[in-house]
Amino acid sequence: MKKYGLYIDGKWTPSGSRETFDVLDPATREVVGAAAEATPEDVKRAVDAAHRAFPGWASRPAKERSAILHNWYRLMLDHLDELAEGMTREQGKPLREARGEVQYAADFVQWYGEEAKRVYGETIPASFTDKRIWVLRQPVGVVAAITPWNFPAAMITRKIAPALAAGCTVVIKPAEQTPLTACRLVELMEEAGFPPGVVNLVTGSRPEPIGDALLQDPRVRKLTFTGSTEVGKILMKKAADTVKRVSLELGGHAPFLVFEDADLEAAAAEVAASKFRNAGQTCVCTNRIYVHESVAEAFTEALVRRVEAMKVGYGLEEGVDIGPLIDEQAVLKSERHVRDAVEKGARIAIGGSRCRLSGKLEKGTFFQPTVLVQVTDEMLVQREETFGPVAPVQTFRTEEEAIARANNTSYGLAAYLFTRDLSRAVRVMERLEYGIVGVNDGLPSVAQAPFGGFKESGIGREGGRHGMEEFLEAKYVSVKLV
Ligand SMILES: NC(=O)c1ccc[n+]([C@@H]2O[C@H](COP(=O)([O-])OP(=O)(O)OC[C@H]3O[C@@H](n4cnc5c(N)ncnc54)[C@H](O)[C@@H]3O)[C@@H](O)[C@H]2O)c1
Ligand SMILES: O=C[C@H](O)CS(=O)(=O)O
Repeated sequence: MKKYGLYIDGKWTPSGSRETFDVLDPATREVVGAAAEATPEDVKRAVDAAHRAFPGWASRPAKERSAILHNWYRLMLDHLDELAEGMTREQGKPLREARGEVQYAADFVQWYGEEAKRVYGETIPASFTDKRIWVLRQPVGVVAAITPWNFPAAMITRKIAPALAAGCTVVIKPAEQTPLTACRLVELMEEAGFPPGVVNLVTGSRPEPIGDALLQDPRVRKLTFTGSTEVGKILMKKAADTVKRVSLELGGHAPFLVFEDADLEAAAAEVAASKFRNAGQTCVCTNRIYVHESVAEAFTEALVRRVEAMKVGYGLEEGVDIGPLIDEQAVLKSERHVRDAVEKGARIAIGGSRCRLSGKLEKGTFFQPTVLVQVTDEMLVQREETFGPVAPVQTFRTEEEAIARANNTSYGLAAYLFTRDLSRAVRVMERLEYGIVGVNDGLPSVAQAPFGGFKESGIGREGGRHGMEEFLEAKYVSVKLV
């Protein structure tokens, strides 16, 4: 069982309080490791280190920053199996998904290792012959990165790879449920050659005092947060006190529209992939399924067949499709959504209850993959992010109705539509109020594309060219020839 300290100024150190907290396997509730309980004073030490290291890292040749990022990329791939197993033990996702996440996380490091060398400035024609206009692109400074538990590796690299590539220094605060993956990633960063103070890691089971210490420090010039919309709003308000730049990747409530001309088997496959990835615990999971009334029965049968074939169990076991939810609160939320729906008239086509497994898994927080039919908009599952393996199916009659109902939410992260009619695909994807739209594709997320939401799903983009912009300032230089 691994016990980690904090990583500050290039050294692993215990917290000032010497306190630690245990990390539990959600499938067995066994202790799989421990991490340090950072104090506000520890956070200040981390910001001190990042602030001290910033000038040197920012002025380091981009080619050198790129090479160190590439070292980290290679080390992540060399340790892919170990990172994936550790992730399954602390987060619960099936090993196959964990391996996929480590690769996805490494893809961001590779992409931004390349982008580090492409931070271009510009010259602009001046209005006077004795003047010149230059625009420099400079790193924003010390970055605080606060990340969620559902993708313990990718949500870290998707933030700090572009930050480091741009020349920023970082202080990472991972989720209390999954600090061990973050610690292991930082060990590999140390091995990759990141200088002391460039990367700092503070962990804790009580996030608010750590967050407050980061947000109140004027030397932290950027907050990049991934998590719930509720917490994102809190942090955005606190960041305003020192006018920090913010990137917010928040909650989602994705609609999936299945039109009458869709390939129903293919649509069912993409809905299942989108809905049940990480046991429904992703921000871009399908949360609402709207099927044209003429094909609803056939589609639902195809979806139920796929769910019937899913195996619930321990993520390290071969062939498991659905691992545990992160904790008891998550199971209670799925139970609440199913109970509310049934009380308001929905029917359970398959699943609907928590799974009680035996042996070492008897304490695990498992929930059956579930399909609900006869769903209506009044149900909680149609308005709240379930973050669990519950798939509610509704019908629609017209394209207009489908678009209006899909957009009827304060969220705007991901949306999906299935049709073989190109004109319809263009009409609908242009009118969906979402930052990410999958057309016949339930799994759009890749490192080279901009990921982010409209409305209360967030601010800013992560991934691709856009992801670098979040960590760069444009400096306008006016030169008068004298
Ligand atoms: N848009 C995206 O890219 C994306 C990706 C993953 C998860 N999410 C969203 O995140 C949520 C699930 O993740 P979660 O449960 O970890 O979210 P959460 O908001 O509870 O926690 C996210 C992070 O914020 C920290 N935190 C919580 N309260 C804080 C406070 N008061 N001050 C400082 N830090 C605080 C947590 O410790 C954690 O590190 C879902 O809503 C999901 O949609 C969004
Ligand atoms: O849950 C949030 C992640 O951003 C999902 S994805 O792996 O990027 O699609």
